[in-house]
Amino acid sequence: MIPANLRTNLKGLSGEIAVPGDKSISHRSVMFGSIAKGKTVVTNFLLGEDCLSTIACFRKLGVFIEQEGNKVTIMGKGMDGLQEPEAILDVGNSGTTIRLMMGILAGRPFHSVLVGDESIAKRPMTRVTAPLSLFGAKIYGRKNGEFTPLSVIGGPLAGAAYELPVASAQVKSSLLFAGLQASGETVIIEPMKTRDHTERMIKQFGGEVAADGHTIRIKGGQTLTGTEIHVPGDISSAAFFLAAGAIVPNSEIKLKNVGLNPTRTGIIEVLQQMGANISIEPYENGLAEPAGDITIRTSTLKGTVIEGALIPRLIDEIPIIALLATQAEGETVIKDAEELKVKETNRIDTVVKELSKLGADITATEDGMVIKGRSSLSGGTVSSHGDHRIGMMLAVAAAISKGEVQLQQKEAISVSYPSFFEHFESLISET
Ligand SMILES: O=C(O)C1=C[C@@H](OP(=O)(O)O)[C@@H](O)[C@H](O)C1
Ligand SMILES: C=C(OP(=O)(O)O)C(=O)O
Repeated sequence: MIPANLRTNLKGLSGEIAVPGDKSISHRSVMFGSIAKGKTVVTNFLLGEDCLSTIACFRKLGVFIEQEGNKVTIMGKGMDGLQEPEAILDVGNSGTTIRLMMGILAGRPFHSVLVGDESIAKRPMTRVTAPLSLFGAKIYGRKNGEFTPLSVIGGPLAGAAYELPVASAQVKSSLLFAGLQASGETVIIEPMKTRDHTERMIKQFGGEVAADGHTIRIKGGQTLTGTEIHVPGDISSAAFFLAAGAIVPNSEIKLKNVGLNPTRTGIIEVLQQMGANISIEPYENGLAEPAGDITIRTSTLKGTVIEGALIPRLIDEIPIIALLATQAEGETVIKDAEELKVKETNRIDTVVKELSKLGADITATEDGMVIKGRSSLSGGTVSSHGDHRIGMMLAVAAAISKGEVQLQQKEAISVSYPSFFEHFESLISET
């Protein structure tokens, strides 16, 4: 269900939601299930368009994948079981799919071609193609390998040591997939700790990987074995309702089964720093990925500074943090976030442009933004620019706006959260 107009000027949000499965973990479950030997069963898989693109790509590589609702069963035949695709691999809007898949395809003895949508065509790929070339891969693309369409001619790889110039879990993960098939050892050094779902999943599939601070080591020639994966709820999706609960008056929202991997919980720390009324009940289920319930209530917020090592731990939450900052007393400064410029859109520009239309006091900087609060938001016509996270942030902004808000390109939201509007409606108390 996609509403014609967004809900505005809400008087309260209350209730419980189980946000859908984590996007990063869902992608990886299909990838590891496809290169492992035997059956993998994934539950609470995210049926967002990005993860469905990953399933479609691995089916084209000859992997049998059955999907029944949120349950996905993958019949892996090992890395050698992947077959040369007869058609182009289309990753849609998904940067994670294309970058991680390149690490797998780089070591396979066949040719594959990768394309995506208009947004993917603008996103940088040299960050992955350059280190993979050091391992011996042959990858060709537009503008010297920087952009899609990309053509991968896989073959034997040799492990190498590589220091990542940017903090990127996608680049790290791509190199881990290459390292699994390379001869010898691969050593990856990251400038800052990024999400570690790939490392955790290698272990779940019976493989070995060692992390020491910012250095990750993996040996080639490992055989992985199919397993069962239960995907926790996506904290990046929960973030929109955490913000809504904090800024809509008279609200109390409980978010159930949210992933609490410490490499992803920057948003919780920022809410705490801003003075939000938030409580967390972690589960003690011993699963590879920690999870728990989070309750948020309407809060009086104050401005803060977000920078440095915190940035990779909340990179996808910055659009919604910018909205939170418009409702906080004083100034919020977001720095060291240049990476936002190469997401689905340039998220510094799109956040500043769209929130300004609603009356926010927000200015772009070279590496982030400065927001002055509190602003009373008004109505207007805004656009997601085809970026799911911008679309959801604007739907939450509308909830506290006084006038009517029209959102263009709302359909982008189904990239990561197809049931977003249903969940939103279920929280609205009409009194
Ligand atoms: O590895 C992943 O699953 C992701 C890593 C991040 O990208 P970068 O690695 O480009 O920072 C993040 O923005 C993206 O939504 C998902
Ligand atoms: C940046 C994102 O995803 P991807 O890089 O996979 O397109 C995101 O989901 O915010």
